[in-house]
Amino acid sequence: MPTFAFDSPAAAIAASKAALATAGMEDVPLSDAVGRVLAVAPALDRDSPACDLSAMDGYAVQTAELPAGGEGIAVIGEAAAGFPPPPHVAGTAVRIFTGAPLSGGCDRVIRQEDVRFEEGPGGVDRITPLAGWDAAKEAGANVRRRGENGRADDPLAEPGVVVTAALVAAVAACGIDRLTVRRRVRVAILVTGSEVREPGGDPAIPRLPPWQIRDANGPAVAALLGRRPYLDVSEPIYVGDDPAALGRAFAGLLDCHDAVMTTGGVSVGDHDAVPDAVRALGGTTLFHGLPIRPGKPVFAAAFGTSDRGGRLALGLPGNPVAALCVARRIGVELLRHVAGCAGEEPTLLVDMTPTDGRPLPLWRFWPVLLRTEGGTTTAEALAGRGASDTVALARSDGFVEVPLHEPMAGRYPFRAW
Ligand SMILES: Nc1nc2c(c(=O)[nH]1)N[C@H]1C(S)=C(S)[C@@H](COP(=O)(O)OP(=O)(O)OC[C@H]3O[C@@H](n4cnc5c(N)ncnc54)[C@H](O)[C@@H]3O)O[C@H]1N2
Ligand code: MOO
Repeated sequence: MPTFAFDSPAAAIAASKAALATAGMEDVPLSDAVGRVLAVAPALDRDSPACDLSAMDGYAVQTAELPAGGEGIAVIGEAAAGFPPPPHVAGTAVRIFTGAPLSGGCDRVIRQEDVRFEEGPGGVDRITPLAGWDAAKEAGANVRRRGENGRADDPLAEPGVVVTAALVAAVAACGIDRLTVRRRVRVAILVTGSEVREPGGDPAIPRLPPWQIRDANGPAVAALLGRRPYLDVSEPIYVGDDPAALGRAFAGLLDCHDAVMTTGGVSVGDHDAVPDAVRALGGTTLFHGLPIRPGKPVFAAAFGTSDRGGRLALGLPGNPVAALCVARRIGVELLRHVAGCAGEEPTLLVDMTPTDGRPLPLWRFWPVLLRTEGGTTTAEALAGRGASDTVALARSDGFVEVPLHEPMAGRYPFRAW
């Protein structure tokens, strides 16, 4: 039974974060901010709303002045959205529209469908609340009170959140057109393996010999990371299995990236040169091997320290299912940390259908297909031939994480690709 430096993916992630530096800050226009990590909390520029506003089309009144016996109320003046309100005359109503400011002294709005309206004699219109209209309702009905959403200088979000369209709505409403976010984390992908051909193919090799394969990992990892706007992912680089070429390429990438992800070359074979190459360049091993399947040979190291530019080397295993699962489970979480994110990417708990897998002393990443029927979502466990089966992988939406020794069916966290 091999021993591992950490007994779970979560423990390995938590310990490794401490070695990594957080990206610096930059200001970006609001239009470029979605998906980036907030570095400085934007705040309300004034009370929200800035004055009492009507939430309905109707008539603004003062509760204490309402006639007791259901008599009519004279309508004096009109309040429209975007304009200052007319002065309130005691005992009368003001015609008002949704979003318009309440006249001083008015404290509630009667909806127009709750009154009978009469064009008044002498040009003064009157409204009479309809039977059933609840005159006893507390003051404030149908009014958005000044500051009820928040007060001037209240923060709108905490640093470390990923900017969403919802946050854009709130900051745009404050007249903010730029946000201070974390600089995008620069990630390089280095693909090893002399059997691996880069996409597009070499025109000098018209047909791929059967002992060579096309690269699945570089494009897959780039696609996985590339859809996260807080990351800036470079095109994969190919180095074969030559340790000297690997070392040179790695050193070049490390110079201009916050993280280098390699694929292949991390297990115990004679050509598995990644850990030695990384250590020779000064990387400090964080872990080599974790109790996970697929992905057991995963390797991680740090260059520098958290307060001195600590950069990440993550050696993903060569088998494509392993590479993608480890990139998602461990790579994304470590890169989120470098990007300044406050926590893990949210996961959902889903019910996974039974598999033919036995409980093992390993954490299992099991590719699944989500199905929603009758309002219930189930994760269908995909039967595959293991860590190299890209055909089964192709049908999956993501994977569930089954803790070690647990049965291979049940409710587990799901992570999308
Ligand atoms: N004696 C042992 N052998 C292996 C062990 C072990 O513990 N003892 N672990 C196995 C496990 S688990 C995995 S996963 C693999 C990982 O090994 P490497 O990271 O060193 O990967 P490679 O040997 O380079 O490749 C493994 C496999 O994946 C194919 N591959 C590699 N790169 C790509 C790519 N870019 N696109 C598509 N496929 C790729 C490669 O051809 C191999 O078939 O090691 C086991 N061995
Ligand atoms: O655990 Mo290795 O990751 O597939 O086959």
